[in-house]
Amino acid sequence: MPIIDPLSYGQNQWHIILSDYDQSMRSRMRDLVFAHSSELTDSFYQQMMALPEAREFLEHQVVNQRLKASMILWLKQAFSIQDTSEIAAAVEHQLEVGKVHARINLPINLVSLGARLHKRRLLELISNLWQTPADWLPAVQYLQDVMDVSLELMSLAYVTKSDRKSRADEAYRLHSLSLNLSVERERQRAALLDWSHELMFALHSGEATFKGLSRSEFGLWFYHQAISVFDGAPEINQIEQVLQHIDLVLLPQLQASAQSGNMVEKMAQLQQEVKAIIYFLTTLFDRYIELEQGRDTLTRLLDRRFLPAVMNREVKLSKRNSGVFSVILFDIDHFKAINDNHGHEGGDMVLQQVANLVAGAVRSSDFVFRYGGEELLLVLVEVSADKALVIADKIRTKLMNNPLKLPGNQTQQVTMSGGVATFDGHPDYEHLINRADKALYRAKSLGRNLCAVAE
Ligand SMILES: Nc1nc2c(ncn2[C@@H]2O[C@H](COP(=O)(O)OP(=O)(O)OP(=O)(O)O)[C@@H](O)[C@H]2O)c(=O)[nH]1
Repeated sequence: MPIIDPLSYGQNQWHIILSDYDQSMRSRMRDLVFAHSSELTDSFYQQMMALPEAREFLEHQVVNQRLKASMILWLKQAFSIQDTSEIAAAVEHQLEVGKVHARINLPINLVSLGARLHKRRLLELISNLWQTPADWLPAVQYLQDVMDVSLELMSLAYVTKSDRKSRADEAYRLHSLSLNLSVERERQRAALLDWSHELMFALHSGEATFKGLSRSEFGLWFYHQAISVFDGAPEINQIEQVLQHIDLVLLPQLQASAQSGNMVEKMAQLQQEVKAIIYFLTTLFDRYIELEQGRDTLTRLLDRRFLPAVMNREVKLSKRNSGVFSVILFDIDHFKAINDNHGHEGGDMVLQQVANLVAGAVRSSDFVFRYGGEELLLVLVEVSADKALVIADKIRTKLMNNPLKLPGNQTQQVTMSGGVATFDGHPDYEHLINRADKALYRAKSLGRNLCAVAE
């Protein structure tokens, strides 16, 4: 972890630059950058888009639209600092850019490459503007210093942010181990057996298509949770191998043998493989002890600090598999009035019951976070926009139809509003949550007790 404070370090560096270079040269450089900032940005964008590694981060429409504007702003700001009073805001902006890069896991080499492309073009422009090397040397040194300090600050913010993020990732992994493992083990064993019974039924009744194991509740849990929770455990690979064998080899064979009416042998093999998964699963769970930590103490929901770990993984999985996932941001309606009428204790009771109801209404592969005081954030893996709205409305209606307990044996109908947003390819997960937040705001302003979808 860096031992320096990025903000004061950055300010010091900028003070040195201002005192080292002559004011009139600095203002000529500012004019030069202002005159060419669009051209510099266009050529940067074009060259970066030629790199597949960079395209992944740049091709989203919103990034495309905003990147150019923010790149122009960044360039102008870096070269327009003429007075010490302008330093603080500029440094904060550079640190902010570094944090965004870290949040979306932008490889640091791409940032350096971007700076190099700008430097190269600016050097050409400098040599055209100043006649002799003696004249343009200070401008070149100034260019070098401005770009280097900006890059340094962005990297400093990046390292600090990534360091926090990897600690949160690790904490999330540890936290996940603290789930009630014996309950989860039984739940997953049951999900696995349910899938195999459904399959047997489908085969016997001559159904033409059936769901593969990786698409079942067990499969979704395995790919979205178990792989990270039990990261590095040998049973994970063993389960995945059997799972893939079932889906890719055994199921097509079973389908073929169903047509010829001779499924006995393949059925027996399937039973054996399901048993093998259960065996690996049991061994896996039994190796981990239950640690009660990492949950929000009031609601027992996931703590918000694990959000970056979960969201970044879902973004990565969706991008890799051209898949999709959705988030729902729920906010209890008129919660302040509940606190006012029934005391904080009453408010807490309501929060706990709402959390239980919501957590019990989603699949084991989904995530439920306590996002704020009376806000819950649901991350629904592999759920598209239309389905997410149906789920959000189902949960909202369930709450509306189940009066909650309050102190003194009272009950009360409680409602909540929801904002639904579906992953649209943007690499920064906060973009998705912001969209859900805006939709929630709309649901509130339309009268509450309803769910709205992000635009
Ligand atoms: N009891 C309790 N109250 C909390 C907790 N966290 C936040 N709150 C309260 O939740 C209330 C939220 O109120 P507002 O943001 O005004 O919203 P609201 O009354 O729910 O109204 P709308 O959201 O507009 O429907 C505040 O009074 C907070 O003090 C908590 O953990 N327990």
